[in-house]
Amino acid sequence: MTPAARVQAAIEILDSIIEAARSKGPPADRLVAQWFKDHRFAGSKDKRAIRELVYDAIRACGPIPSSGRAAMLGLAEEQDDLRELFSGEGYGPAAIVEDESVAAGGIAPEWLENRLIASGIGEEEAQSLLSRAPLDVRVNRLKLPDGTGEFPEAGDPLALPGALRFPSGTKVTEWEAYEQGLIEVQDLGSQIACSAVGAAPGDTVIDLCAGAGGKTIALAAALANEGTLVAADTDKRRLSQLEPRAERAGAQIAQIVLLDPGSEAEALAEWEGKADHVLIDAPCSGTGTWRRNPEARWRLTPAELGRLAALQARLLGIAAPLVKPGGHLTYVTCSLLDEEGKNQIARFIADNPGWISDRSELPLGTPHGDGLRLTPSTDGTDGFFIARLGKPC
Ligand SMILES: C[S@@+](CC[C@H](N)C(=O)[O-])C[C@H]1O[C@@H](n2cnc3c(N)ncnc32)[C@H](O)[C@@H]1O
Repeated sequence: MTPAARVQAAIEILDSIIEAARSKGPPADRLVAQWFKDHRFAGSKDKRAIRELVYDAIRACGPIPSSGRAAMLGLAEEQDDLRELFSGEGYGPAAIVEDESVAAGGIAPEWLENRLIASGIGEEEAQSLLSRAPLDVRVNRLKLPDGTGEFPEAGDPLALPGALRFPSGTKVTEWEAYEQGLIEVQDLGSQIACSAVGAAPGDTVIDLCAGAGGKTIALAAALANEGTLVAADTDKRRLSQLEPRAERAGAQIAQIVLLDPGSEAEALAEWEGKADHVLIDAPCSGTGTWRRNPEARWRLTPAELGRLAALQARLLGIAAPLVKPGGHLTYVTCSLLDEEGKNQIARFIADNPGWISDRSELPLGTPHGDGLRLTPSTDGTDGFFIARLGKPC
């Protein structure tokens, strides 16, 4: 494909991404993959270039653009050589006409930018949310107890023992070490969230929002497969991915519990007052993961944010009775919005006398309210809010 034809392809894909963002359709990565499937003539270099154009254009537009072409013209404002490809020749995009619609730049839609500012996220931190994420790996101590191993590439050691960083795009999932469960792909921020729980062998731990088990299997490693580990979630499809993943990682102790939305407490009644640790890896807006899903900025609405905040508060209410006196509740969101982090925990502490903030010693993060915040610019991780709360004895 010619460079101009690649631009036109990216514009078509962006059109479908914009439409999907408006109608709650499939995520961008699935739409990109679908386009490649439907256009087999695109070679591997074409695919790489088209994917890059698509994601660069998404990052360049704060609010949702009116069209893929407007998004690409927005990107072209930053890249002169891209403008020159709008020549109308061959399979390339039509020539630019006067007063054509060009998508606005910025970090996010205005309402969302304002919420970030209100949450104390400065310009540099906000910009870093749109940078490219590296690829982090956790060495699985269930299989490599000293946290080290020989891998096809060395990787850079990170602040947490057993955490390694590779350039984005490194195909670690094709390595034998991955097949054998010696390593897991997990952002350093997510690894730090698991470490914040402070689980030790023999403990009873409930992972209340286990999903596909990214944190569950890290917790199994922290427990050295000794103790009780409950992996609960309301999403059957996600939980179904946990079992094979746990098996590959040798995480033998995870007990999977499918919850019914609205009657979660009943399904977990046998653990009431018994857990040393409960982890709530709460469903959230994902503002801290825009490095990976930049089009998520276009999908979030104030109403959806309100729904998530209400669910998070409800999950705190479900989790608290499960914790034994003197035990801990760790609340995590991959969001930097205070309504999903700092404010939730301030309200919980105000409503539950005796509970205190009891932070673990962590290698990264900045205190924020009763918790800790991780950001791409300060910590080199996805954005997270992490709070660890101690229940009165
Ligand atoms: C951030 S994701 C969890 C990711 C997972 N812990 C991991 O590390 O891979 C949030 C999860 O909360 C689950 N969830 C939503 N509502 C829930 C509820 N009422 N009770 C338990 N889990 C819920 C979602 O299905 C989703 O899997």
